[in-house]
Amino acid sequence: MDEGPLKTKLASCSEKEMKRSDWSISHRGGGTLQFPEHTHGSIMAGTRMGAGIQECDVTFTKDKQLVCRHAQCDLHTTTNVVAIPELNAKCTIPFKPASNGAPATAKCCTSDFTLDEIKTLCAKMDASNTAATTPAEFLSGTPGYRTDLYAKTCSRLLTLRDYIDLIDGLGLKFTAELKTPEVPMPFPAGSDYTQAKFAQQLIDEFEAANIKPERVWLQSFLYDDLLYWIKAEPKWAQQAILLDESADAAMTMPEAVANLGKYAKAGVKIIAPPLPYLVTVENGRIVPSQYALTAKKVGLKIITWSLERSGWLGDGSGGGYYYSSIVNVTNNEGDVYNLLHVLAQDVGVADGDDNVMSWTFPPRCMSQTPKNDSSPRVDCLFTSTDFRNGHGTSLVTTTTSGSHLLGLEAFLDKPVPHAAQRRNSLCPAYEIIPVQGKGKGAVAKRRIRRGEIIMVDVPAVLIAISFLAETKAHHRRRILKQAINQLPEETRSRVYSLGRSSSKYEVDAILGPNSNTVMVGDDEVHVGLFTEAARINHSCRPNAYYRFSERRLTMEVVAFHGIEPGEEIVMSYVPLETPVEERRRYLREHWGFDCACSLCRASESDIDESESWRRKIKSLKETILDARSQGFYQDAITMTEEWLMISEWDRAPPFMPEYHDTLADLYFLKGDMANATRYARMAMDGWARFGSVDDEQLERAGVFLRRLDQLNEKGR
Ligand SMILES: C[S@@+](CC[C@H](N)C(=O)[O-])C[C@H]1O[C@@H](n2cnc3c(N)ncnc32)[C@H](O)[C@@H]1O
Repeated sequence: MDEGPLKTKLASCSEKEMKRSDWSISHRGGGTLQFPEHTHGSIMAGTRMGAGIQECDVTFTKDKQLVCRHAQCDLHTTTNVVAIPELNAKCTIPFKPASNGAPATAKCCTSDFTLDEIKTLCAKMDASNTAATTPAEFLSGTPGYRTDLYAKTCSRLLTLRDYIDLIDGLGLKFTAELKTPEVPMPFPAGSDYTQAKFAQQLIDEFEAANIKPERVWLQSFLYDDLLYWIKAEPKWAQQAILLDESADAAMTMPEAVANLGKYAKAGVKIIAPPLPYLVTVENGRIVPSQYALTAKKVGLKIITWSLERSGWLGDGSGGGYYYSSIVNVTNNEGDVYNLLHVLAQDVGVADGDDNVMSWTFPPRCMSQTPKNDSSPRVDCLFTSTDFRNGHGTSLVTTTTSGSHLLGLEAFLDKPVPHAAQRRNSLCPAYEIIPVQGKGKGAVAKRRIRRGEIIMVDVPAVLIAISFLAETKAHHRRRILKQAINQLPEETRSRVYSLGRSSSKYEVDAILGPNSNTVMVGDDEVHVGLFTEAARINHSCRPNAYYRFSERRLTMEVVAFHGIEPGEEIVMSYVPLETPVEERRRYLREHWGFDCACSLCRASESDIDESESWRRKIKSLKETILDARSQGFYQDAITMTEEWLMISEWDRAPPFMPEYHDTLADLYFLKGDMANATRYARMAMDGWARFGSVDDEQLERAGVFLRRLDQLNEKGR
């Protein structure tokens, strides 16, 4: 690259971690310069290179299924189709060898085959050898600046739905080009599969996969497609892109520029011409072209394509088509950055709208083959440093859970501080200080009332238990270390300052004694590291408990009963009814300490008393469930009331809304609508009063109450 300020600036970043950006849009389905396009491998390569938006070029098969291909009729250069005789025979033009100076030819279209047939093909680098005399020879011809290294094994082609699921799982955004059909529409002639149907089908597939329009940029070269979307699907047209190569003959450029105003008036928001339309050279410098200036003037956003498709820039070719308007100043590989700089700074090429949060770094992914299940899964490390106003979080989980989590309110909202956080910032409820014999702990600074939310925390790291169980130890530790190190400075140092176990591996020593189990998505067990909540020590007579809200990804610590200033805030690491021996063993094995709390140290007779209480509660809960399942509702009600009495006796009452919920359910089953409604109302009030962020319970209680009200109404 030529010496200058841009080179100096770029060199200063050369050792920095690759960050993901919506400004980087991968063309033809991923990192396709060196990978067969529109394959799993090319999408993963694009992901590693930091593409925030990835493309699927959409075309259709003979049975009208949507698949990703850069052109409807490129199967002969992008797959091995001509080498499979029975499929070659179905091509629009089957392979014909070179002879007598005439080049080898073939033309194979997706519309020549059913989806099942297309699924048997292997993708290859886009090329052909026109001197070929055999189909096998025809498959070669990859240019020297590309490679066949990643085409040695068979990569299958992607359907649009495969692509959507993969990109969604990676937490990325989508751009889908409706490829101009190379067969007459409707297809087949006389059918109802019109161009408008094809344009609609594309949107329907995104909708069927529950993808929001804000994450998708539709594209087409056909102005009519844009007009169709604007009219029929205005939400999806908001960021639809009109691809414009109408000025490929120099004389048509004035007309192309003149048309920009018309497009904007019709409701097109984004225009995407090829690179040479946007720049020109003035006094030896690259500057925005008339086309770029006009597009901006009429209010169009600009996107462009094929920055890295031209092969070598310093080989005397001047970069070919994509550099044709700046050929005079294109003579070395670094000129790609000069062009990029002008596009970013002067032309003002747009990026994706950031109204949806995305991962800060390219997800780092690995395939796992579970021991007991034959279908492999992909686990990734996802980090968002923006999460919760810069607290940040790293998730190590499946692509499915990653995408599920990214869609949660926790990630979508501009976070409003929780009421408890606001209250605590005015008048802190606790402080983290050394506590005799336990390292550090949380101690009340003021009076805390029963049911008060004392602490609200979010995970620094959240890890799927399946990842922990099935990944080799050294690999697991490396990924987890990276998960911690990608967090923002402050959160990272809070993680490293947590109390540790005696494990010789730093990551194990931190995670072991400080993480909590939480459920995410489809009951996927995860382990979360909540750096503040991890300061709460264990007691067999707790005054607080944890409550996790998946929707907001928050861990709340709630007061079981009133707590006085100076009192330590403690919770039970084991279910309250666990018998003493089991409890001691569990705390030793899992948490690495000898339980010295009063109940573990108490005299034999005290232990006996407490033991019988715990046993009684345990068996009571089991019997309540049994009685319920066998239809003995009145017995279950009596036992539930007894459960309240005994637990209060031992100063550990059940959480009241939960207790009222249970009674409401039992009375309803018994057919006592008056009591069912009374308890359902109490449960509902309870969930609301405790300022529960666990809206799901509040919501469930509300739905139940409404159902009761409706039944009561009908009964009148
Ligand atoms: C979740 S951390 C609690 C915070 C920890 N004390 C600290 O300094 O960060 C759990 C660890 O705290 C210690 N711990 C918690 N409760 C304890 C107790 N009742 N008695 C002794 N150690 C306890 C144990 O070392 C345990 O592995």
